[in-house]
Amino acid sequence: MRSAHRVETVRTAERTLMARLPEGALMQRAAAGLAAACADVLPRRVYGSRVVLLTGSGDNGGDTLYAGARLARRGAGVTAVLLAPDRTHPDALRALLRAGGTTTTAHSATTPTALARADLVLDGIVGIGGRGGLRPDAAHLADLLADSPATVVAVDLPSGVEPDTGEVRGAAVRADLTVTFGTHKPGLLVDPAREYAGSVRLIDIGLAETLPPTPALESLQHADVAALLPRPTGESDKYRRGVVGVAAGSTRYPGAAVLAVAGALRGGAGAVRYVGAATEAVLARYPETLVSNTGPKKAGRVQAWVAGPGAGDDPTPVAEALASDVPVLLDADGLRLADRDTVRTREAPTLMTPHAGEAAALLGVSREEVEAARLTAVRDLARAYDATVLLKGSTTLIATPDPDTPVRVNPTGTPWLATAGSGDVLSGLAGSLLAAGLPPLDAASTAAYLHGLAGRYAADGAPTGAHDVAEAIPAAWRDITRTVPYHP
Ligand SMILES: NC(=O)C1=CN([C@@H]2O[C@H](COP(=O)(O)OP(=O)(O)OC[C@H]3O[C@@H](n4cnc5c(N)ncnc54)[C@H](OP(=O)(O)O)[C@@H]3O)[C@@H](O)[C@H]2O)[C@@H](O)CC1
Ligand SMILES: Nc1ncnc2c1ncn2[C@@H]1O[C@H](COP(=O)(O)OP(=O)(O)O)[C@@H](O)[C@H]1O
Ligand SMILES: [K+]
Repeated sequence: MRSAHRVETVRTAERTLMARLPEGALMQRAAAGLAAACADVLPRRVYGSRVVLLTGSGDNGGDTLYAGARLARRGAGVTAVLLAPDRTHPDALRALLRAGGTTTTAHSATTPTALARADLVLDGIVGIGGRGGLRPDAAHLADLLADSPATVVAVDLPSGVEPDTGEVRGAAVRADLTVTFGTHKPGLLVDPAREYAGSVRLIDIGLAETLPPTPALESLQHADVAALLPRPTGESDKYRRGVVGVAAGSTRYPGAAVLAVAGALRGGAGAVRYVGAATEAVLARYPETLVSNTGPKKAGRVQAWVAGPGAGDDPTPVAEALASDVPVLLDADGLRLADRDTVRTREAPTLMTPHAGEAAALLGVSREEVEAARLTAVRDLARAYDATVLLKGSTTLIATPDPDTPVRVNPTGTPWLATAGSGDVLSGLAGSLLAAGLPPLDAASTAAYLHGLAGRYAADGAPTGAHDVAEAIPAAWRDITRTVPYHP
């Protein structure tokens, strides 16, 4: 499990840890890890390389200067561009100068050339102390840096991104690598900031000792998903494995039903029951589907419903699914047609899977607002509907209405998934995992993980269709569970 903590939490943990350590020890740990990461990404050896340090007046600048001093001692030519020369971390600056480094300022005539000729630039303008968009001097440096061919390493965070939310409100540094200390910050995992961070390396500075066990965000890894995926035992039969009902598709959109069933068949439920207007299309492709001409109410027992993909304007099937006492996944038209109070007052759980446009419509804001502040949007929606919400898109997030439960971030997504119908596959898959007995948060996050991996396998660097994604789910599943012993 990868986890991220908010700034306030990091500050508290940092204070407690600092009190146990000699002065300056934490910064030295951070700087040592940072310098080692820089040596790794330098295109050639450290000796003789040209390194520029963008240095703000806080401790983020301090880390950067100490790391620069370490690189200078190994023979790099190091220049620090000081944003506030009279307020720069004094000890760290002395260390750099003693190691042979030099300094200049943001508006010096030599700064653009230094950036253009650098092999490596460290962004130490601001870290977790940054608030709001970058100020003009700092934004000027970020602009100059955008034109430099140098490898850019962001220190703790790319300067200009909001650490706690992943919002980017103006100029920000775009890094190839972010070296972060102690724990991930939410912004490093959530778009749009995640895009600015490049790859992320976590340096252990001992902070785990004093951080609280529950993070703000968590990201499942292979082993976590493997432990959650349902697997049949000797006692299993098709009913015990769970039956998932799919109320989807219409005469206009029969394909949505086929794709939702395609996902559902590969999600661990023992049977898929389909109700809707696309019976023929579903049976033609998947003869194993149980079909019924009635609505969800009379369709027979299921352990979870998926309602809405391509379903059209008839509110009845959605209302009937919501009236049941089993978990319901609402997607696409189902999100639009569901009555909010009904969702809020249901006894059984509801899982909603909107993309940014659908989330915006439900929240009464613009799509751009949702995309700029995905974390806020997913939390707001979960609270408003008292439901678990999976917000799809460039970073897929899953939130429950409980503010103390970490929001899950899916790490496997790929933009190749942005293809018509792939959301239908996801809703079938997640519904199937609900029917197999996973709680909504786990069903949603394991489904997103499998779906992202399947998207990667299906695309493999070339465009792919949603049905290919569905067909790649078993390979993704096998890859995840391969390392976990299993003898059915
Ligand atoms: N936590 C840990 O365990 C450890 C933390 N460590 C390190 O400490 C860092 C935090 O240091 P920090 O608290 O000094 O804040 P920091 O990020 O340098 O920012 C403050 C500076 O930014 C400026 N500034 C603010 N907003 C701005 C803007 N929009 N645009 C431009 N400037 C802006 C602000 O200016 P001022 O308001 O003072 O004029 C001030 O100069 C952390 O990220 C990590 O690197 C490690 O050493 C070891 C362990
Ligand atoms: N830029 C992106 N990066 C990663 N995944 C994406 C991106 N854009 C879309 N996706 C994923 O593709 C799927 C599209 O679902 P959706 O928007 O419901 O499409 P449809 O309604 O056509 O099925 C979702 O799983 C979403 O997370
Ligand atoms: K930084």
